[in-house]
Amino acid sequence: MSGGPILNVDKLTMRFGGIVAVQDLSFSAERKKITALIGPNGAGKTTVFNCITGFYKPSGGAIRLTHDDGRQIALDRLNDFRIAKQAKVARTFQNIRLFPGMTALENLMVAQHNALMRASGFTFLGLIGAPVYRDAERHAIDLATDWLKRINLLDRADDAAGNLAYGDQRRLEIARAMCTEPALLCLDEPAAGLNARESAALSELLLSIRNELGTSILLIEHDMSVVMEISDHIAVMDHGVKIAQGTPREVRDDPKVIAAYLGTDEDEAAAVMESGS
Ligand SMILES: Nc1ncnc2c1ncn2[C@@H]1O[C@H](COP(=O)(O)OP(=O)(O)OP(=O)(O)O)[C@@H](O)[C@H]1O
Repeated sequence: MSGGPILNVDKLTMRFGGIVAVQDLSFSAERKKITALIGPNGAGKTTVFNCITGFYKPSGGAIRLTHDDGRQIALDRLNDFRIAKQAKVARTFQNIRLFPGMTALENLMVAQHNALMRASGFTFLGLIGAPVYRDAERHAIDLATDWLKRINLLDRADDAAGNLAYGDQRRLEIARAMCTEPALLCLDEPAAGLNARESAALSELLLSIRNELGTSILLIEHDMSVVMEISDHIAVMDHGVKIAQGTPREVRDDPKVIAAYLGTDEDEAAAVMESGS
């Protein structure tokens, strides 16, 4: 049983031609905690996410995931498919990427495609309705139903995902990621576009994922009210490097963070940070 961080990012560097988007970035995400990666626009946050989740191959550095049983996986050496399947890292994107024409329930079933394909012996056992496949299918439906309940969308199970309210789609997307039963859930700006009530529902959902399921969460977020309310630890980036880290309170009071956020206008920056207090 490993007690250390679930994710270690060590001297991560990512270059795009002459642009250094991320330089020598090191931080870790604690197990069963919520870690936020924040910073002004263009700081390099999404690039870090894309490296962690295998969409980009880092130019340098190492990214290590350590499972509960101590097994370590070098994420920087795997592609996105293997990171999702073997390392059990799930992610959402800045733009909602549900299947809009499929129902809410179907979106959650699709997320379990890998497990169902395995149980079907890659088709044949599924076609003949073998017990092993029927059990897996039952489990998949139960899990999807459980998540619809958790996000208060059970009564919308058969509605097209694209017809749901924006905040509901955001939470459905998180539920879909959770249906893969991830060890690490990576969320790219989950509060983007949400109103205050929807943001509060999102915070509640993420806290319940941490508290009730013990899933480790890494999130990028601009909405300081969400970040300051739910994060256990925050790493702050600016221009591709880490400029600060600590608890929400430590980060909020850090002059380097305030300056980075809103240039040198400290009063205005402090007001933004205070919006999360
Ligand atoms: N595929 C790419 N090719 C070239 N440059 C890129 C690429 N992706 C990102 N960049 C550059 O890397 C830098 C960091 O971008 P990134 O999107 O990671 O920042 P961010 O902190 O996520 O910003 P935001 O909060 O606005 O989403 C920017 O200068 C961006 O233009």
